Amino acid sequence: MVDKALSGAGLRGQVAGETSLCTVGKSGTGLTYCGYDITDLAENAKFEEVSYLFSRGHLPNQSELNEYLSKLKKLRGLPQALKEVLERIPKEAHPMDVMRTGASMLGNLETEESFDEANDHIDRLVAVFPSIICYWYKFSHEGKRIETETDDASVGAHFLHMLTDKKPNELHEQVMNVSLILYAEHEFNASTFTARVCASTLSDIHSCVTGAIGSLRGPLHGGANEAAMELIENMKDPEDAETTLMGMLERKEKIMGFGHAIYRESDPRNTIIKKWSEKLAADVGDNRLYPVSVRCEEVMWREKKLFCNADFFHASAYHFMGIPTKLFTPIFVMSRVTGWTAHVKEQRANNRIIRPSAGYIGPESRPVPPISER
Ligand SMILES: CC(=O)SCCNC(=O)CCNC(=O)[C@H](O)C(C)(C)COP(=O)(O)OP(=O)(O)OC[C@H]1O[C@@H](n2cnc3c(N)ncnc32)[C@H](O)[C@@H]1OP(=O)(O)O
Ligand SMILES: O=C([O-])CC(=O)C(=O)O
Repeated sequence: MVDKALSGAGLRGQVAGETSLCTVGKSGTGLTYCGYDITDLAENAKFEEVSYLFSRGHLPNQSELNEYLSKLKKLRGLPQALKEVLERIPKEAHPMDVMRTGASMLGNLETEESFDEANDHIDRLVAVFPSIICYWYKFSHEGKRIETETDDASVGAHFLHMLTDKKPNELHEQVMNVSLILYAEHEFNASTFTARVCASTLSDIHSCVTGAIGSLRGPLHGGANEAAMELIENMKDPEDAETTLMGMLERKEKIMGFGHAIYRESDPRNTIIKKWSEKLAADVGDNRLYPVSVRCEEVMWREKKLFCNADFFHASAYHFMGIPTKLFTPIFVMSRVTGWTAHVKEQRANNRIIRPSAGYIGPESRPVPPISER
């Protein structure tokens, strides 16, 4: 029998390395990036400033930011070979698979030859992910080959512009900015840990990001925002939400968008995105999804002391902006690529290959029986 305290299901509570990028659930400050509180950043920064912080190690001054923004703008174009690959991916494909293939194909076309080039590849990935998903989406769903080299000022506006064929309004651009900041980094979560394990073999940055996308795709991690949308969209009103959730809890089903591996009482990102979801609800005149979501939050706390994580109110917020549900998790990638790649660099800077041990629970040693006797 393996010692439970040592093996720790899901490695919960075990320190698996060090980071100077982020604290999660530290008392007093729910979530910080390089010492800056998430609430402060969401109110006072642009996503690109956060992205710069993670790649360069400090918040940019105005001229550094201007230079960075114009660099990102120039990196939005897709190589012809990548467009051809994206055009061959069917409409029915999972958009996270499109992101994974996009990152991997880019690794073939623009390979990281030396770790000194890391920041150039990181900037490219930050700039190009919205182009990858929108190019595929518009081609596969509407038969259009879109221009991805827009002159929008931000990553969020670039994405919404390509998706909706028009420049986003100020509210939508603001919500995208906040959302991208909230999702940017979260310490040793599953996808980031995947990226770090890959980085620890001294692999290239596209492999680290491609692996991380695969880990983020699952419904227990990034995929929860889509699952939350699928849940609330079928709820007619708050009473229906109450009945549905009570039934699900009775049947011991998981409610996506609730609970967390580290936070115990609340996820600081929820308060922020919930406020924006409320604003968007007022903006579109919604009187169903937002009240339904609020009732879900009340029921889960009352019944199980489970709280909304970052994903739950993101579902209604994205929906109110007209974003198709299947594109929710790819937005997470557009943001989290900044955290993943910062961790890759941090791992490389002080590396030892990540290789834990397993407690063996299989059969005792035994001879291989002849095939005729099996
Ligand atoms: C941005 C993000 O990635 S945030 C996470 C997004 N994922 C989700 O929203 C998926 C739904 N939530 C979950 O599956 C879990 O809460 C996780 C994966 C986030 C964390 O998992 P764990 O650390 O194992 O959860 P934890 O140890 O706190 O679970 C305690 C108990 O609450 C239950 N529980 C936890 N979350 C939920 C939920 N969303 N719905 C119902 N029950 C839940 C667990 O089944 C467990 O019950 P048990 O002791 O009877 O087995
Ligand atoms: O930290 C985690 O386990 C999951 C999470 O909230 C994130 O990655 O944003």
